[in-house]
Amino acid sequence: MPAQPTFRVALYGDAILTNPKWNKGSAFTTAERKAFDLTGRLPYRVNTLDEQCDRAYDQLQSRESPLRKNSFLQSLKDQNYVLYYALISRHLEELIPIIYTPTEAEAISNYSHLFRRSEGLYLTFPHQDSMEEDFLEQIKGRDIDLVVCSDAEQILGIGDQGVGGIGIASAKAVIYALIAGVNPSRTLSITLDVGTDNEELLNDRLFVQLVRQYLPHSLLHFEDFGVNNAKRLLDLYQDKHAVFNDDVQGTGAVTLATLMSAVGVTKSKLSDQRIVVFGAGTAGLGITRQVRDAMVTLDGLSPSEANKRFYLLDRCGLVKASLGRDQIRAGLEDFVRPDAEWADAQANARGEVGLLEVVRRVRPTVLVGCSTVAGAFGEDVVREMARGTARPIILPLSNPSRLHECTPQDANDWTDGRALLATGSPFPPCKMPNGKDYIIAECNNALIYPGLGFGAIVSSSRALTDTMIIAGTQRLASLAPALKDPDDALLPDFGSAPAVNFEVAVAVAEQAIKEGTAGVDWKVEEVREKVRDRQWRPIYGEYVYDPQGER
Ligand SMILES: NC(=O)C1=CN([C@@H]2O[C@H](COP(=O)(O)OP(=O)(O)OC[C@H]3O[C@@H](n4cnc5c(N)ncnc54)[C@H](O)[C@@H]3O)[C@@H](O)[C@H]2O)C=CC1
Ligand SMILES: CC(=O)C(=O)O
Ligand SMILES: [Mg+2]
Repeated sequence: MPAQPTFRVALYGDAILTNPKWNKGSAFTTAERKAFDLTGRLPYRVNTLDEQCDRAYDQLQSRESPLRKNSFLQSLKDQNYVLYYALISRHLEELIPIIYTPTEAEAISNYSHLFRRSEGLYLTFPHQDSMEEDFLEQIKGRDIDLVVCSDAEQILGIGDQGVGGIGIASAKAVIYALIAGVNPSRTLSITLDVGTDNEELLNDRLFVQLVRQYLPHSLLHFEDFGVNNAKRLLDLYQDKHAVFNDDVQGTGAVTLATLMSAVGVTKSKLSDQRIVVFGAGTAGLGITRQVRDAMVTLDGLSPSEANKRFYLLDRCGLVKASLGRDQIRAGLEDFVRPDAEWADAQANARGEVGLLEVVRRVRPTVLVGCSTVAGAFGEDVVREMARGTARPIILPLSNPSRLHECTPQDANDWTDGRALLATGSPFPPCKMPNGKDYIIAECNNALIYPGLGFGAIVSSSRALTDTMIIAGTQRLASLAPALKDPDDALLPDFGSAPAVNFEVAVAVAEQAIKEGTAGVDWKVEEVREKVRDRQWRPIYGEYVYDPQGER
């Protein structure tokens, strides 16, 4: 049982009851009620946090649709942080799909209808002159460890959602607190709506300068930026600040861990795989590069040999040399297939080499979907793949659930139960031909980014390097249930995400210390305890009234 912290708090009366960071509702103790002018403002009986969680859970269950549950939880967050996080922590597997994918996508698309109360920081183009002032106002008097920022250009698979982008920044921040123990009051969520083209470039840079100047030790997490901005910002700042692009690096890491687990089951090597990636955008490129780099660093392939293991498809079909320059976006160059290889390929009606033809000729062992094209892995594609390999590894990763390239049950049926599967959003287990259940791993970056980020934060690392990410990824892969039982899931479930991400954070911090990016001088054997000590937990502290205290 972690010790109860003591806080000196300057707010009292309605001001403390309406402040979600400090409010305890009916759990204020009798002594606190006297000290904070609350005796007449609350029902007499003092509740424990457990009692409050039980009551809130009952109230939640009376909301039938996932979206209504999402709204209820959002209101709870607006009222009482500790209760909100404590409740979700007690029902992680059930409630993560409510506050994150798939339900959060629906909440974001309905942002203006559901809007009740603002949260985080809105940096908007019409107010670009006051950007610095608005930023400083939000961080005044606060220690910030983590900035989660979205420009909302490509939210999950649902496209540009404008101001609703605050929803994904906040949801990602919540997951950091729930799964890794990042203190939510030391986190800032931002939505950037900064105009178009050149203005966008200029304002993005201005924004990053503000973070670097005023929060030099924070981790800056980019979420759901469009493909060009995602890469540009990462390339620009990777050596200058601890920046992290979740869709590129987080997705790359969790997919690499999934593949490490899957090749453990098939008793092959990563570098033996032929990998088809359908949807060569932010996530597709992030995955491809991460897995390619692992083939080089872990399996000893040369980079050019490793590049040849990949076949990328986008809107224009297979990415091959004869496509126009405008169709081969920056970053794909390493993976362009030579035309000669496809000279006698069957083009589809649009004159492109399509997925079925690629699968027929390449006989891939791995098929990854990050295209947002629901149903793109049809029966013909999956059966064709299953003809060419004994254990097809199929990862339909597009979110939310309705955009998946195929359902796990279909993939399972069409491969007679031979497929190794993981999906981007949660899915129920498949029924195998032998009647047993096959648990579908959720290959979502939320299974790893909290630990990666927290590892960088606790070690005060000035960067989140590729080697730190690899260390975290290997730790996650080592915890895969399929390593013990090949019929089990390829990744741990979200119920064990906090324990898993603790391990990831430890691995990342250890690596930061080893490679000299850390700002702490801990011995390696101290890291676990230090990480544990820094974890925030949703428990009530004891409050002492102090007019000079915190607000
Ligand atoms: N499971 C996970 O952890 C993650 C899943 N995703 C999901 O992956 C999907 C893509 O996300 P991003 O990469 O951020 O978006 P993006 O827009 O950068 O990439 C999507 C790509 O798919 C391509 N595409 C669209 N229609 C296509 C078609 N008919 N055939 C082939 N390619 C086509 C687009 O041209 C684009 O390059 C989303 O649904 C997102 O939710 C993204 C990040 C993490
Ligand atoms: C999971 C995630 O980051 C996405 O779907 O964009
Ligand atoms: Mg994302």
